[in-house]
Amino acid sequence: MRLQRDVMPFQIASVRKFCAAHALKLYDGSMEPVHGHNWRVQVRVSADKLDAIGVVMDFHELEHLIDQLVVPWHNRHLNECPPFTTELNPTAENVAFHIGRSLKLPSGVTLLSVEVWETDENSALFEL
Ligand SMILES: Nc1nc2c(c(=O)[nH]1)N=C([C@H](O)[C@H](O)COP(=O)(O)OP(=O)(O)OP(=O)(O)O)CN2
Ligand SMILES: [Zn+2]
Repeated sequence: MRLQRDVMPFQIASVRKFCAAHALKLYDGSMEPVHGHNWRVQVRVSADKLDAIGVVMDFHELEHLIDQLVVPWHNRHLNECPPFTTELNPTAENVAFHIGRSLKLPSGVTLLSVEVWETDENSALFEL
């Protein structure tokens, strides 16, 4: 008997990396010193069923969709790149949020989460 699940049975994830500087606006309105990170982004998506060839979506298509967002940030200063110029503070949380809200996934594929590492030790998770 199939268990009642509120999660889709199939998930895939892709990881993309980019290098970028940022500087957070702090609680007192000051800016932290500009510094760089080797950022790591993991996007996890799901589907209720596999497509005609047995995939949720092609890994390379998911990689391409992520790259459309992060490649323009590569070797740049995030504070000079939309949406971090005015709308969002360039925190790891907001990097994950912006990627999550911007991805245009194929029909039948649902975003589960975006996790962003700014260092090997620290990551932020945007999860739906
Ligand atoms: N929840 C979050 N906390 C912090 C973020 C963030 O995006 N989300 N970002 C920062 C700083 O931008 C920075 O990355 C951390 O600076 P620091 O504490 O100096 O750590 P670094 O790895 O850059 O340098 P160290 O070698 O560890 O000193 C802070 N918090
Ligand atoms: Zn930082």
